[in-house]
Amino acid sequence: MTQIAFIGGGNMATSIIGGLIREDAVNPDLIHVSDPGEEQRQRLEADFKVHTHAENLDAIANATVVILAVKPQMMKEVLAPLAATLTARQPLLISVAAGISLPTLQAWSGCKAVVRAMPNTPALTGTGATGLFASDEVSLDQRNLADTLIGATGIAVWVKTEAEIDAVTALSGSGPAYYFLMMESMIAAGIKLGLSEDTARRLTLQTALGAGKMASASEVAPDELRRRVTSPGGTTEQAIATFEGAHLRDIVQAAMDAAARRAAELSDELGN
Ligand SMILES: NC(=O)C1=CN([C@@H]2O[C@H](COP(=O)(O)OP(=O)(O)OC[C@H]3O[C@@H](n4cnc5c(N)ncnc54)[C@H](O)[C@@H]3O)[C@@H](O)[C@H]2O)C=CC1
Ligand SMILES: O=C(O)[C@@H]1CCC=N1
Repeated sequence: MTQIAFIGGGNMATSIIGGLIREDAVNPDLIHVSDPGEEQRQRLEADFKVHTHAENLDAIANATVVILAVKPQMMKEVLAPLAATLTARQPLLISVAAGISLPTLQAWSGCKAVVRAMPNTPALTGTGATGLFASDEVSLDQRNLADTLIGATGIAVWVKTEAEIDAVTALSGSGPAYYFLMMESMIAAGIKLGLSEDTARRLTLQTALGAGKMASASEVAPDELRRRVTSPGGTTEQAIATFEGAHLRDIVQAAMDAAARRAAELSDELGN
């Protein structure tokens, strides 16, 4: 059976582990997570019944898949003491870090088979969206394994070039935060319009869920779904005109350009 190690047990690792276990994709007994944070380790053990370790080397000892889930800025120093073991054992390495390229990951780890994955935190609920790109050395079996594992946390999409991972980062990697910001804004506006905080929050969250579910389940494109809410001479029309007048589409483009630029900058800063 495939043993999986997570190096770093923070937000993203927790979301993936939660998704894998929720979907019964992996037996928690086969998951080993290392993190220096004792509280983090206790939480992961309590929530998911996985094995945890303070030492990264202990987590990777028998792993055939190693998932790197530390901050990009930590990656080099995290991999240095693991490189001898990784070079000898050659597990499938999956990095979820923004902005660290495949050649850099290969050089720092000694692993040849490396997959870059750009997931997002809704993986926790099985509704994640992940972009994947593999090094040439990744075998078909390893590719299928990565696809099955990540696919269990939501959708997994293989992109054609590594550069596309930066675009995926700007879109779905960071994307949940854009929707959360919209939710925050709608709750605040609802309160200003006279609703209680509880009512504004519940209606906002259910509306987000409903719109997301409806758009996902429907063959109809989002622009048409929007038009169906927008009665001529009605209320939505006024709100949409306000968004368009403030150039919301340009703002979204600029925001995603900035995120993608930052992913590329991280690559430069961190020695790719
Ligand atoms: N949070 C998100 O929505 C997403 C994050 N990512 C990527 O996931 C990676 C992790 O991000 P988060 O989970 O958000 O950060 P986080 O800060 O929540 O988690 C990082 C974890 O690494 C642990 N850590 C620190 N030093 C360590 C070491 N020497 N060895 C092992 N573990 C160590 C920390 O204690 C922490 O629990 C980043 O590279 C980020 O680019 C990718 C997609 C989405
Ligand atoms: O903000 C970040 O850098 C990470 C990558 C995508 C989402 N969170």
